[in-house]
Amino acid sequence: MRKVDVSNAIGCALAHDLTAVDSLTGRKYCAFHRGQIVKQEDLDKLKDLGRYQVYIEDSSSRDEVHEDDFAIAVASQLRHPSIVTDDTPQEGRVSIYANRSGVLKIDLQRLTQLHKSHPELVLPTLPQHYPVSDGQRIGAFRILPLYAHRATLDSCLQILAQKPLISIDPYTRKKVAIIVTGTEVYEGRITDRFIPLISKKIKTYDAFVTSATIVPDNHQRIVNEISRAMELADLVCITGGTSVDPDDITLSAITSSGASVVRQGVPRQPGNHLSIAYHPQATLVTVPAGALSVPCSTFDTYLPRLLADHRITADELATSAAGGLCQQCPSCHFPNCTFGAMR
Ligand SMILES: Nc1nc2c(c(=O)[nH]1)N[C@H]1C(S)=C(S)[C@@H](COP(=O)(O)OP(=O)(O)OC[C@H]3O[C@@H](n4cnc5c(N)ncnc54)[C@H](O)[C@@H]3O)O[C@H]1N2
Ligand code: MOO
Repeated sequence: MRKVDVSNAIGCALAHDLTAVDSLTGRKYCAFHRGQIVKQEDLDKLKDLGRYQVYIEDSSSRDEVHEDDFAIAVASQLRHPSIVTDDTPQEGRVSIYANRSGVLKIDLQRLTQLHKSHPELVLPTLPQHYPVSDGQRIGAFRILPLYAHRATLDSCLQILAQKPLISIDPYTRKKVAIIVTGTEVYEGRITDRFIPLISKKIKTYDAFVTSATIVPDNHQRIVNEISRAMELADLVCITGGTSVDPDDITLSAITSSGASVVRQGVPRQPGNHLSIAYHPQATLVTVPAGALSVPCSTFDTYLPRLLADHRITADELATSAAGGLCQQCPSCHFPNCTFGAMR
């Protein structure tokens, strides 16, 4: 690659795409393509774009890799059955798309390593554990300079080769049981609102309800119902009595059923009283009553991950407080918000 005055570029191949911005619409477009031979009549257009000098192709530097070739090499190394990438870069950038719906999984340590080792690389993605749909754009790759050293590409490919950097965990746990606890609901004093709410939320992730029952606040009845539900479902959602009132027995019933509670509650709001428990037969989650009065709560944060069979640990929950406060926007944008991004 060599820098020349535009007047000396006539008959030469441009070494890179030249981007222009339409002054009327503000839209970006590619005014000249890499490899395009510069003609006499292009000179004014190039100067209109503020290009008095351009890079032209030059075979002298064999240890340099063009941004397009770099991006193509990285895209092919990124490949995983759950993602697809652009075949052709646009201005040196390839986009990465989901090839299935599920939960985005990024090897954060290696993504950081990549950017620490090579500041000229740019690979932004959607947040870790974000629920994505088939075809959704989840990341993009480019290098900042027009050319990079071949050694940089080799090192980058080596980091990527170890194991998948970006993949999508599918929703494998599709059978959901709902247990509504509360004597006031069981006796019909109030109408249950949880079964329709949870049924609607799980549909988003192609899951379905295998059983939905209402039981009174009786420890043994709740334990029996949990045992029965675990035979029918992968995920058991339990509502009512999730808090700390004297008659809140849901968590002790979960423990009596043989499941291990990861942590009582989560340091996020709304939905502090969400607790996750694992049993060899099924995953259990309590859905606090606060979920009835807000569009989205901690239940919405963890639901996709539980359906994707993620093992959520106490350590992870303990570090989830920063970003865990919902801003209660007048119109809810979850998961496209600070509360939805931290999961
Ligand atoms: N001393 C404290 N009290 C409370 C705390 C706390 O930390 N300390 N946390 C509050 C928060 S936050 C929440 S959320 C609730 C948790 O409530 P529960 O999930 O235990 O729900 P209940 O106490 O059983 O019911 C509360 C309320 O919601 C109505 N409800 C319950 N289930 C249904 C249903 N299926 N359909 C319609 N309505 C339902 C119920 O009748 C009650 O009115 O605890 C706070 N308290
Ligand atoms: O657990 Mo409550 O749902 O924070 O609102």
